[in-house]
Amino acid sequence: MKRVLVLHTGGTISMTQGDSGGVGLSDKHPLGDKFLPLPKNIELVTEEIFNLPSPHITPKEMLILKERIEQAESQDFVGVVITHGTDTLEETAYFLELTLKNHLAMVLTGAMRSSNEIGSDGLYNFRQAIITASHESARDKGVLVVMNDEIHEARFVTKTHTTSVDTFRAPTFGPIGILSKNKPIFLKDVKEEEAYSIRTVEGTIPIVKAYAGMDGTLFHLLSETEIDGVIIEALGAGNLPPEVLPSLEKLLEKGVPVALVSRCSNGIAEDIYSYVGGGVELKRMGVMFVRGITGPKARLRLLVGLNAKLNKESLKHYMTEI
Ligand SMILES: NC(=O)C[C@H](N)C(=O)O
Repeated sequence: MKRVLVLHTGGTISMTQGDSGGVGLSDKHPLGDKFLPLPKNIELVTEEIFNLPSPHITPKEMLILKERIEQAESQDFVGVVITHGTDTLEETAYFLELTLKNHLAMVLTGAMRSSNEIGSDGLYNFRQAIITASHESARDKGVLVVMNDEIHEARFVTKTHTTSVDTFRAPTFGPIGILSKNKPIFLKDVKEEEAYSIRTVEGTIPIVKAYAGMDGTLFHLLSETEIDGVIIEALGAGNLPPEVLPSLEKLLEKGVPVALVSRCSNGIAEDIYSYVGGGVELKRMGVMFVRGITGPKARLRLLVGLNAKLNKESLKHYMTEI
């Protein structure tokens, strides 16, 4: 028997549409009553660890999930399926990727249409996630996201559409696999993450998005506030308007770790441009260039690095060598 642990956390996959059209959480999990066609050798053990819309999920819930999955390794499970709201699914997936060291197959899934909407994708995604988590080829691949018959690694997957069922993509690198009707087919290897098994998630790390005509106001406000780090979603390959520089400098002088990603949804941030505010100058000032992940994921990475108590050099290495 292959035992798979199912952890329901809420989100649209746990929701139903009411008579007035609004979609909301239900007390009883709507997938519980549905017929789920699965191979006979799979046994599910189900826990409703939370029942939250995913905008209510914080790193504290992510930490609780991580601790539950750590226990699962000694409980004779081959894999874990986590159902989750799609708004922050990629963040929970990445947090688990950064903090778990184990050999289980770990799969997150969700739905874009609630359980009683026409063409609901919840039951189907749930089944495909279970098929993946029970398959030996999914072990040692880190945390995976299975939606719409695609398999993505936690690092690069992101929600790209507000409502479409084809929303989870990895714009620069693509999916690492697909699902046939009955099994996962992996097409690429996954780079192993350095996992830090942190026990706390303390720290205030805001994300600041750059825009044409931006001035130093936001960085000035941040330099007057108690914060533990900042993530900048910079322009293009990794540049900022020149007016930002004096207040950014002040923040860096205070010793606040500042990391930068691109606000573009495709490509990686690099120090290419040598004009004022260009990447070359930002890197020289001490801004850490984070490659290929989104701002919210860079934020979680910095949070994990800080809670792992990495020193300045190790933190820089951790943030820039992805
Ligand atoms: N499709 C979804 O799950 C979206 C929902 N707002 C959530 O993240 O909880």
